[in-house]
Amino acid sequence: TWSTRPQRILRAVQQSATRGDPRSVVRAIDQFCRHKEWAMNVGDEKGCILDSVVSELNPSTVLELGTYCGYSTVRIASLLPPHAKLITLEFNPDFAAVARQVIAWAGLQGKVQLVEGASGDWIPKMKEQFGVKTFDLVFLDHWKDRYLPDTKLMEECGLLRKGSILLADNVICPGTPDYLEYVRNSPRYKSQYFKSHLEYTKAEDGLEKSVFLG
Ligand SMILES: O=C(NCCCCCn1ccc2cnccc21)c1cc(-c2ccc(F)cc2)cc(O)c1O
Ligand SMILES: [Mg+2]
Repeated sequence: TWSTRPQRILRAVQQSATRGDPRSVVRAIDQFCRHKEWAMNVGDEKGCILDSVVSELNPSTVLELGTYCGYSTVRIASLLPPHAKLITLEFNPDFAAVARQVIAWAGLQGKVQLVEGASGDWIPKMKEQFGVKTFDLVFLDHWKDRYLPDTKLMEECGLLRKGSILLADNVICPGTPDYLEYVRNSPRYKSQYFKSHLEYTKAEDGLEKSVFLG
């Protein structure tokens, strides 16, 4: 049977990255996706913006929607303080299986809880299942038509507090127009666009950082 792209990404990590060294895992995936096969990781250019938001915020509780192969999971988890927790949600079991191995290769499995399922099902259960009060940071990188409904769901479930940060990937490409309109016009958010490029390409894309005002 033929390997899948996530499996080829995992092999590239196992062949080129050093166990326990998150930066070498990130570098191995970027090299593979730039020179061998494009894949929908947030990538190094937008990844640096992600790193700066995480480092500045120093969050204790992080939710990532859309794990894929664990590239952004590794970037975020490697920057978290000792007792911080990252919950990452992946719908596709094959992606989740690869991501678990990538996260383990980076030595970050102790900081990461990977949950398999759909955001609409899991967001209402976060408090009872994981003892989460509110999230300091949410990284949105899943189905683009779920960014807005899931943001409203997180508000309704009391998962956001004054100062919680939403950081959304792909607001230009593939695009999330309804989400952008909401966070840029709602009095409950202060929004800022970080112009960048679609991972490993010259096409425009960017991250939208939105602070929940309560
Ligand atoms: O589609 C993208 N990501 C989402 C993948 C599926 C997520 C599924 N999923 C995970 C958790 C979860 C929880 N609940 C429900 C569903 C859930 C994506 C696409 C592009 C892209 C592709 C082609 C192109 F030509 C240009 C750009 C670039 C990106 O950076 C992307 O992120
Ligand atoms: Mg993305």
